Amino acid sequence: MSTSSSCPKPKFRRGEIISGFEVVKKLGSGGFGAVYQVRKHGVELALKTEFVDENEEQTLKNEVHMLRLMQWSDSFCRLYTAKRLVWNCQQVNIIVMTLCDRPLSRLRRMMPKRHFSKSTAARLSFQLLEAIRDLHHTGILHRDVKASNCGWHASSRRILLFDLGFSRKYLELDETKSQMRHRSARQSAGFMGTSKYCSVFAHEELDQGRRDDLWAWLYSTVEFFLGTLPWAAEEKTILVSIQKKKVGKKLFLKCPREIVLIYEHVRQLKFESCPDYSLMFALFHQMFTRFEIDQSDPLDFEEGSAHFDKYYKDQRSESEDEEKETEETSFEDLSGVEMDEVHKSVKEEDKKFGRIAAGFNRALTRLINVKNDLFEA
Ligand SMILES: Nc1ncnc2c1ncn2[C@@H]1O[C@H](COP(=O)(O)OP(=O)(O)OP(=O)(O)O)[C@@H](O)[C@H]1O
Repeated sequence: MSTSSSCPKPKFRRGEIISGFEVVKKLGSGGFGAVYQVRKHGVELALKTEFVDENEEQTLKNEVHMLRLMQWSDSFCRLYTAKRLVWNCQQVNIIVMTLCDRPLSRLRRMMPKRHFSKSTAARLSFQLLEAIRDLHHTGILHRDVKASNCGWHASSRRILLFDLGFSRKYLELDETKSQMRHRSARQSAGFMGTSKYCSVFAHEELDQGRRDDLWAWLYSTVEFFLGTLPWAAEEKTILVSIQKKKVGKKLFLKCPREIVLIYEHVRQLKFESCPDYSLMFALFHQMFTRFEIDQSDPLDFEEGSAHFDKYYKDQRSESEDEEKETEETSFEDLSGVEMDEVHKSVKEEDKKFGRIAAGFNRALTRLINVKNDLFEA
């Protein structure tokens, strides 16, 4: 098990040209990779990179594979290129994707009580749920849902869910029936996720299913509405887990009542259960009507909102050090992720994960001219 910021990452200089992309600035770094803002032909994009070490995990291999499968959905970054190249005599993987404006976690912390208005919280939570539904419909679990893994994409007015490095397919092909089935639970899956947001099942290192992404979404939603979680200052993971078990429904009572009903649905889901997304979206629509939320109204951080001039307009980006909340992220032993699978035929994988998604994916791939070397040396 390794923790955030534990491995060295390529350090690109401002103005340096990486595979035709000019480095503008560093946006941040995570457990395994660093993310830079880059430019090509006047278009600003995000470039994520990691060193290639055959003995270590290469999460970008997994990320690019999953991101390719998600090209049909509006809730994920467009993938422009994915390559392995030599930089300063070392091999690095890079992926270039849509540039988001700011992570949601930072936008939330810029509000005075660190929570969004009801209208913004409801709409952002809804969009994040859409992203999770799309991922699940493609047969993938995220396993680290949280606001710092979401970026705001201003021109489309959408949340984009990123950081798919630790996502995993939960479906497998049942050869005898020629249809997909849920993978059976592994005995011990290791810890995966972020202690502050993960489900109590993830704390117990049980294998994760769709319900676990929804638990992380629920805890993130509480933060959108209320600005904090009761265990925010708790450093010991075991005590976080105990608090989560103890608080139960009480945690959601200060949120809109529809969130309480969604909690009631999520809490009865089993490892293999298929969540009732329609029910959850219907409850959101009920909430939008009750609060008279108009989708075209500006969100708190958009020009025209009551908060924009006061809290967002002149705020420069926080520095990389300040932007990281005290969220310890730990990862399981990645041997379970089967990185070698990435090298197998993408077409074969697409077939497994549904003709519709694959059709969109292929059409989009042609449109955006993805250079698909998938890190093959
Ligand atoms: N497409 C993107 N556009 C803009 N910023 C991005 C994009 N992808 C990632 N970032 C930012 O880059 C930083 C590093 O992201 P990354 O996904 O590598 O790590 P992380 O989520 O911070 O950490 P970890 O991987 O350990 O969970 C984060 O601040 C994230 O908001």
